[in-house]
Amino acid sequence: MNLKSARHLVNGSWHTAGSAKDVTDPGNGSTVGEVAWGTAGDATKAADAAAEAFGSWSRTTVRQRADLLRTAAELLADRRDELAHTLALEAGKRLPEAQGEVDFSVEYFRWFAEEARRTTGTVSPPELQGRRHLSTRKPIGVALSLTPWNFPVSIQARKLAAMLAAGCTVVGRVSEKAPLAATGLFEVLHDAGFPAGVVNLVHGPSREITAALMSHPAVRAVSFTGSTGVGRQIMASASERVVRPLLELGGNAPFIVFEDADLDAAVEGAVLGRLRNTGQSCVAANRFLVQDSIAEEFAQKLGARFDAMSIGHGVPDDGAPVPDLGPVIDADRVSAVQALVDDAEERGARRVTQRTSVPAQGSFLAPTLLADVPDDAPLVTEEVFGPAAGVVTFSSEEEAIRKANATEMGLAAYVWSGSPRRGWDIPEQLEAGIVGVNDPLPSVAFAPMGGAKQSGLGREGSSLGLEEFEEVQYVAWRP
Ligand SMILES: NC(=O)C1=CN([C@@H]2O[C@H](COP(=O)(O)OP(=O)(O)OC[C@H]3O[C@@H](n4cnc5c(N)ncnc54)[C@H](O)[C@@H]3O)[C@@H](O)[C@H]2O)C=CC1
Ligand SMILES: O=C(O)[C@H](O)CS(=O)(=O)O
Repeated sequence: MNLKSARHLVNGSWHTAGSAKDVTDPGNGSTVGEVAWGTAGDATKAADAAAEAFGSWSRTTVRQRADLLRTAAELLADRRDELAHTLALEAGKRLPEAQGEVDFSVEYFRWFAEEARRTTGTVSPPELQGRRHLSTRKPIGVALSLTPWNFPVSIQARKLAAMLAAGCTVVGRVSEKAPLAATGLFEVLHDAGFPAGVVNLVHGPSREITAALMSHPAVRAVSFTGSTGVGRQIMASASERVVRPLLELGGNAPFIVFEDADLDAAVEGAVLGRLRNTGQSCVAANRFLVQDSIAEEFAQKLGARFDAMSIGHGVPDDGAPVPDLGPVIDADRVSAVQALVDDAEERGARRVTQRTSVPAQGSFLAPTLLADVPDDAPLVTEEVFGPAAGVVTFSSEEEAIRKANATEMGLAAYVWSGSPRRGWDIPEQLEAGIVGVNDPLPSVAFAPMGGAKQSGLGREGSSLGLEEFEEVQYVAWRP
């Protein structure tokens, strides 16, 4: 595999472009590789290839598609360590987390290899003699797979596997901040034997490339993962030609801790929930809502865990242990998170963590926890997308629910309680698409992943993820 150069894949051939951009390692600023920097013309060629291949690919049998997806899963698993190493370098991930992301990607191909064969329809009983009423599910057409930098491989995998299982042909575009391993995923699909034109990938300026793809007459669905702001733009663009928009957008997950929770388990869950991927996850615990009777004990325990974490490059030199926390994606992310922390302190929040030292080189932040955060502080009203969080208190269940829902986002939420009743009652009242009850990492390939409110439209994974790329056709038949 060539994991140093993120090239275009168009109609079964790999291409560079007139120019290229460097891909840098957030942990030390070194160059990891380069990404072809294409144009609208490259995007149109990719969509043309997908359109050309759609006729034959959409008529393959579900067994043929399932077999190819299973081959892709096996090939991806074979290349896991090589892909994960590149992913860790370009995205600033801890190596075990990069390996976990590739493993998770394999699960999506395994899952949709099975789901491909469960595309069923209906036969309705006739109300008039001599009539038959049938419905079947067919691939919607050419689908676009547009993804961010924080989980560049698994977010592509959950889209590509479903699209291909449904019988769609695909054009992908990945964030230029971490394009190398994601391109390696497309190389796996190419090498697995997907026919020319079925899977295409184009790199270049996001607005120009996306505009060219969205305006192509063969494009019928767009699956986008990224910020809510860009998601709104994608949705507006999709309305021009009534393209089906599937949007996995921003989050602001409340991490609610009741006084009847196992406090030590909640603290460990909070470490994972906030700091996985250095906090750069849309489903991350974004704010801590803690019952007032245990709030200070929770904050002190969590703050001590944050201060004790080792920080460093996610792929350490030979023999050195992998640090507990890696860098964030770039200096802009460092500034954005630091600004939220500084603003909260100016509003009267109290710093719980003490450590501020980080490695001198690279885009690092010390994990930071603040207490007594005002309800209107952007640290808790906005998506942090980094290793910082605020603690807000509540007295009653009603207040916890009200504060949890007081955001336009509704992707994930977390409830920590020893009460089975709360474990059932509280999620029912939360405006979130995904709820973890005493579980900080709920994501699996077979569950529906997606958000409520302004966190998105549609679901990925599960059987629902396949239906998003299918059209239902009804046939009224007089045999
Ligand atoms: N709901 C979910 O599953 C996820 C949501 N996200 C959200 O994404 C954000 C972080 O990822 P980013 O890559 O910074 O998001 P982003 O929205 O800036 O970029 C996402 C993708 O869109 C491209 N893009 C940026 N501006 C564009 C435009 N005007 N037109 C077309 N394409 C454009 C980027 O190059 C990238 O490939 C966070 O807000 C996070 O919550 C990230 C991962 C998963
Ligand atoms: O973007 C993300 O944060 C990930 O998609 C979350 S998960 O599905 O890997 O948990």
